[in-house]
Amino acid sequence: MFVNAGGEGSTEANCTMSFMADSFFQGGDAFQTGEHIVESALPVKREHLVCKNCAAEIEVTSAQHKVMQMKSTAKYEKKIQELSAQCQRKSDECYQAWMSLTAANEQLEKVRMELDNKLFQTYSLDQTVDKQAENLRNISSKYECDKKFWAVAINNLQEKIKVMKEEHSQLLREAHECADSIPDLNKMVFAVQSLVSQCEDLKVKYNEEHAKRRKLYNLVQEAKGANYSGCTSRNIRVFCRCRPLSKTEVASGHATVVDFDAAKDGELGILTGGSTKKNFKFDRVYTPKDDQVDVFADASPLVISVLDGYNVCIFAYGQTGTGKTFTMEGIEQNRGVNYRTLEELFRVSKERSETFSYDISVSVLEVYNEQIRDLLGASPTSKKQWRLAKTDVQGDRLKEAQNINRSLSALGDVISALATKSSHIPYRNSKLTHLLQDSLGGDSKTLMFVQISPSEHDLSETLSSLNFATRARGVELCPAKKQIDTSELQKLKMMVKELEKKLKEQEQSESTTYQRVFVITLFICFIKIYCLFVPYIIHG
Ligand SMILES: Nc1ncnc2c1ncn2[C@@H]1O[C@H](COP(=O)(O)OP(=O)(O)OP(=O)(O)O)[C@@H](O)[C@H]1O
Repeated sequence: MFVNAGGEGSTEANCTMSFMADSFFQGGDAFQTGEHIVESALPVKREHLVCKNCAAEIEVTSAQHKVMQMKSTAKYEKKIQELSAQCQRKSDECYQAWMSLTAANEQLEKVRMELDNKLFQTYSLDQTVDKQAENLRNISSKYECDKKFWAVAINNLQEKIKVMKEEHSQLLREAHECADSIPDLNKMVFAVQSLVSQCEDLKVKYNEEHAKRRKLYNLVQEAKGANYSGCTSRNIRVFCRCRPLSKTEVASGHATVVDFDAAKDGELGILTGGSTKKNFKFDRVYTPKDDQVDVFADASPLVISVLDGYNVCIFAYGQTGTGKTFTMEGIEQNRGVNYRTLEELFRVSKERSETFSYDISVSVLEVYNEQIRDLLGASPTSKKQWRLAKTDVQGDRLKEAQNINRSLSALGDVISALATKSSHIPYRNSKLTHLLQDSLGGDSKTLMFVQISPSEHDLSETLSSLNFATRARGVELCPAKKQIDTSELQKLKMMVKELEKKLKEQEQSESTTYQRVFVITLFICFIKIYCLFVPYIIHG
């Protein structure tokens, strides 16, 4: 259906056309005119518009159409401008809102941080408050305790004051009574004075008696030492000590060849095969059950001899592994002769300190490869060098063995010469015998420990050691002599003279004490001799 837009004589009353520019659109767009909604029928060549409601075709002129288009364009441009302005405003508002939001956020963050700080402070304060509350509780409980304690103390003091007051009044009463009995008191004073003088007399007598006893005791001790070896014609004492079978030897089933039946009498039997037994006699024979205390009990009189001024030498001799070190040094829990000797020396010298003054010095020497080494005097560096030197020669065992043999051979020669009372004793043939000259020679006391193994596997070495020891035991020397320092003796004589002079000068003096000073320089030398059996020592 065609409608003449805006024209007269429209065919449909309800599709009246009025040109309302607002309602028209160019090609393709829908627009409304009165009751008609028209669509352009583009491509429109004949300028027709279509109503959308009734689909009526409305014909417009191109001028009208242009005007309509321009109006429409202007209207939309205006609207676009308005919308753009509106959009700009909204953007500005948005920006403003965003800015204030950011500021608000910053503010919020600050507030949060402050809040955190406050919370932390509150927490710290809570803790401090808790601690202080705890302290306060402690203080108050301590205070309560103290309060109770002091209350009790005050009560006690009050009780004491009460008792003391009673005692005071009692004493006052007694004082009055005493004042009444002064004559009796005087008598008592005289009696007491006479008792005191009696007591003084007794004290003097007691001191004299005590001094006598001490002197006698010293004489007994001295006699003990002298009996031990000094007054006999034989100076080398020999103690034989046998070690126990080691665990390895027991495990390997080694039999023991030593018979200790007569050990108490100083006798020892060695089973040399079958029923044959060779007997040896020594000054002491120790079984493997005898301990360090037993051994030292027998050796200790020698220590007293040292303090009495004798030269003394104790040495251990035996096959390797037979207990020389064990006897002389011992182990930490069970000390040997060396340590016990020093202990005894200091004990006895302390015991005699009122009578004698001793000056004790100790030397420990080692003889190795014909060189003498002072083990106490050596500096750590030189000790180290010495050890290194010893390990250096480890490859040269032959030299070591030769030197040991030389020492033993020389010792054997010296003992032989002493035994045959030869006019020349070859002490200077080795460092060992040279060193022991004073100890083996004439006026000294010598103790030799011969150490043996009980094992059948060591039989030949055991026999060699025992033969050597028997030979040493047979050596006769002249009686031991005291070594008194003559310069000290002179000093003592001078002191006695001076004292005598003073005594004469002080005629009224009733008693004088003087101290005897007896200085002995003690030389102890413990030497360990390794036994590398040299036939001509034993049999030569
Ligand atoms: N009487 C004893 N009782 C218990 N154990 C002993 C006894 N004698 C020696 N022994 C033990 O036998 C081992 C060897 O002893 P020791 O080292 O004293 O021998 P040694 O003769 O000094 O040896 P070496 O000549 O090789 O130095 C050690 O383990 C020691 O503890």
